[in-house]
Amino acid sequence: MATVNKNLSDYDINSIPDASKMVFGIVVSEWNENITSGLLNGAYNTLVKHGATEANIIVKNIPGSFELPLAAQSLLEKTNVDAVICLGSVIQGETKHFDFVCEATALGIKDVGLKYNKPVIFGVLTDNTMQQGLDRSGGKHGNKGDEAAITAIKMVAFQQGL
Ligand SMILES: Nc1c(NC[C@H](O)[C@H](O)[C@H](O)CO)[nH]c(=O)[nH]c1=O
Ligand SMILES: CC(=O)[C@@H](O)COP(=O)(O)O
Repeated sequence: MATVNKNLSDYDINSIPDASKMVFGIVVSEWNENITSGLLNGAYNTLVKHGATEANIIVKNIPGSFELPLAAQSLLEKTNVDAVICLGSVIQGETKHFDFVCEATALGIKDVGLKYNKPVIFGVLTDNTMQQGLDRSGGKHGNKGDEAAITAIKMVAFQQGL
């Protein structure tokens, strides 16, 4: 379903597991910081809303979305996080660079999650315009950061329940 038909911040608040004993990493791209800062606010505040403590949320700023998979892998190697939320904003420019950055970032995030058997969440916006990114990072279509945080909580609870 397209984002225009489903607000990214809409969810059943009563269906979300308690996150008070979960440990999260958040890696945030510095590209398009006006958008990624909104994603971070959404993700951080949603984790806290569902019980996560500030001591259990590790936030690291990363140069670009292409570096997010390595940043997530580094947190999984060096810390005790239960999940990593990857936040970025990739906006189409004049060339095919957008395609390469988006594909590498998406596949890299997927691969790290499978390699470490931990939830590594794809909270990366891949937009045609800056306005589309603004609309999806706390604007009229909600916040992809909220969605990423909810996904992280649900996946940690899923694994801990096995
Ligand atoms: N154009 C965008 C980039 N480009 C930078 C790459 O992510 C990477 O940092 C660089 O190629 C060096 O490895 N990154 C974004 O996150 N968003 C963009 O719109
Ligand atoms: C996603 C990108 O790397 C892109 O913003 C770079 O812009 P351009 O394709 O005009 O070089």
